[in-house]
Amino acid sequence: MNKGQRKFFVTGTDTEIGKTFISAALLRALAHKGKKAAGLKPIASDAQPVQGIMKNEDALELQKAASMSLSYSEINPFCFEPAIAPHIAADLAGTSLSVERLQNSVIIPDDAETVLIEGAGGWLTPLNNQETYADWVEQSGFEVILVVGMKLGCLNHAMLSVRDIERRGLKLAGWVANFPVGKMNMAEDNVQWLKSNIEAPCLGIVPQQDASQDADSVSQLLDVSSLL
Ligand SMILES: Nc1ncnc2c1ncn2[C@@H]1O[C@H](COP(=O)(O)OP(=O)(O)OP(=O)(O)O)[C@@H](O)[C@H]1O
Ligand SMILES: C[C@H](N)[C@H](N)CCCCCC(=O)O
Ligand SMILES: [Mg+2]
Repeated sequence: MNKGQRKFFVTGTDTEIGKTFISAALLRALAHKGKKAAGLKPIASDAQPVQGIMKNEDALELQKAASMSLSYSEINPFCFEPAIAPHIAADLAGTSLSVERLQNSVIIPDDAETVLIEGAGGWLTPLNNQETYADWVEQSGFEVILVVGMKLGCLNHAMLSVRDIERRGLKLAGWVANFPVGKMNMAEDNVQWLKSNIEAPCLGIVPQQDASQDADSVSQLLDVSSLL
C-alpha cells in the first residue's frame, strides 16, 4: 500500500457537464507538477469498437492525459456499448454491477502518486437496484472532487451532492465551476454563492473553451496545489 498516495473520485452535478473534460485537465495539471498520476474510468456506458475492442472515449481521454501509462482494461474494466444508465447497460449485456464487483475489479496502481477516478453521471448513479456508485466510494474512502456544470439548477444539484458526500463522512477535496454550454445568466453571482456555501476549495472556474483548447491549456485554469 502506497501511504502518500491520494485517490480522488471525480463526480459531477449531472452527466455531460464536464467530468472528463476537467479530469483530463486535472491530470495535465498534476503532470506539470511532476506527479505520477493515473486516470481511471471504472464503469463506462457509451462505447465504440476500436480495432475490434469496445472502448469508451472518456477512458481514452484519461489514458492520453495521464502521466502514468496504464492499459485500457486497467482504466476501464466495465465497458458497455449503449449510452444509457450503467446498471441498465449491464443488465442488457447479461451481467451486473455491484460494490463487490468494483472492489474486485478496480486495481488502484500502487506506484501512482495521485489517482483520479471518474464516475458516471452524477453522485448517486445506481450500480443495481440496491447500491449506488457512491456506496463504493464510501467503502473505499476516496476523497471527492465535484465538477459543477454551471447552468440554471446547478446550485441545488451541487448542494445535494455536497451534503450527501459529507453525510457519508467523505472529504470533499475541491470543486470546479465548469461552463460546458457557454454563457449563464448572472454566472459570477452563482459562482460566488457556491464559494460561500461550499467549504472545500474552488479548484478553478473554467469558461466554455473553443475546440482549439486542449487539456494542457485548460489545466492552466486549475489550481491543484491542495491536491498534491
Ligand atoms: N468548459 C468547457 N468548454 C468547452 N467544452 C466543454 C467544457 N466542458 C465540457 N465540455 C464538452 O462538453 C461535453 C461533455 O463533457 P464531458 O464529456 O466531460 O462530460 P461528463 O460529465 O464527463 O459526461 P459523462 O457523464 O458522460 O461522463 C464534451 O464534449 C466536452 O468536451
Ligand atoms: C451515458 C452517459 N453519458 C453516462 N456515461 C451515464 C449517465 C448515467 C445517468 C444515470 C442517471 O439517470 O442518473
Ligand atoms: Mg465523462
